[in-house]
Amino acid sequence: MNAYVTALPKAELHVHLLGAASRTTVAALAARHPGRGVPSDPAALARYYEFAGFDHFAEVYTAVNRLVTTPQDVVTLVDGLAADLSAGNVRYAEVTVTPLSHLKAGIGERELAEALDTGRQAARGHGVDIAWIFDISGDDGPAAGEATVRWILRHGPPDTVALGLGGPEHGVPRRLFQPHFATARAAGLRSVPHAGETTGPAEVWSALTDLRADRIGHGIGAATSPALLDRLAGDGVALEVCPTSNLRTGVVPTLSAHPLPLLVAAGVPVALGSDDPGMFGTTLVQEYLICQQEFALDPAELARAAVRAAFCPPATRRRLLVQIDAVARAFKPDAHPPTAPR
Ligand SMILES: O=c1[nH]cnc2c1ncn2[C@@H]1O[C@H](CO)[C@@H](O)[C@H]1O
Repeated sequence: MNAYVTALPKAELHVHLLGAASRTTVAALAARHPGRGVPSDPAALARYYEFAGFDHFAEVYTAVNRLVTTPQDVVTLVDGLAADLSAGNVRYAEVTVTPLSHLKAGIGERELAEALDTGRQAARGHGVDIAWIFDISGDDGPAAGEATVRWILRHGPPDTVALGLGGPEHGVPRRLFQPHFATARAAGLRSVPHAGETTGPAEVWSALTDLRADRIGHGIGAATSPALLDRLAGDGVALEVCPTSNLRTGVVPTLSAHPLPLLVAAGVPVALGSDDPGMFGTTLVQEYLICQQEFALDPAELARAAVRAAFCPPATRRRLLVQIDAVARAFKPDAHPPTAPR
């Protein structure tokens, strides 16, 4: 099954550039900035990445972000992510970057855009097409929304596809960012806020109605509302679901309690994502394997669903779907023995 899942050409639609940094990369950055609280030893880093909950995760994320201080660091992150994606045969990725966090850490506005574009070209060398989602860190408030959109409009590299909204949801209602998403949409960008990761249906509704979401980051809080599930399924709004992330930040108690099978059964389009693979110790391949083992979800169907939800050019979508079909046929998964009952 591992060989089959790896061989499937995949689209990754929910991955944060910083959270994807490998432990080796983060350990090297930490060694360059001693005294910032991030361990420079990979084993200690693994312990540092044990999260007590979402807020603790956000604190660690911010501390690691402060280590990224030069344009070259940004290029290193993109190149490293592309190498990791390529190893799992991810051929198209929409990568989330939080521009204001990098500007705060001392990188210039134009330098950031140039570094991302340099990294994107290096990714082509790994056979990975990257598109960008720039997100607002919600806890920085509406001023951050305005500054993020301003940076995108002035400096956003080509292949910017969407505006995102990340960070904590409690105390940060999605509707606060209505004007910023409206401006981004008017400029031709899609809307992909996080909502319903740590909260329930209300924020997912708000993402749909106030922010006109085209897809939703996580969105698992929708699972308790049949009316909302109907709406998502009816309008074809995909949820970017990241099971290991949800487990590691404690928003689900166990994988078997994850609402993913319920979402799929309700007809909601789902794109599997790895979220912060370096921090959560996962990969997109691993997420596919978990879904196959825990929920008996067909890997080829999952791969197709992510490609359908991607903001890629139609030719890329067609090519990936044809390649997925070819791999699914070659591996004849039906010939595999059925998964043992648990
Ligand atoms: O799973 C996640 N949920 C919400 N935010 C996240 C996640 N992973 C990374 N970030 C990042 O955390 C930053 C500050 O809190 C945000 O900018 C967001 O990009």
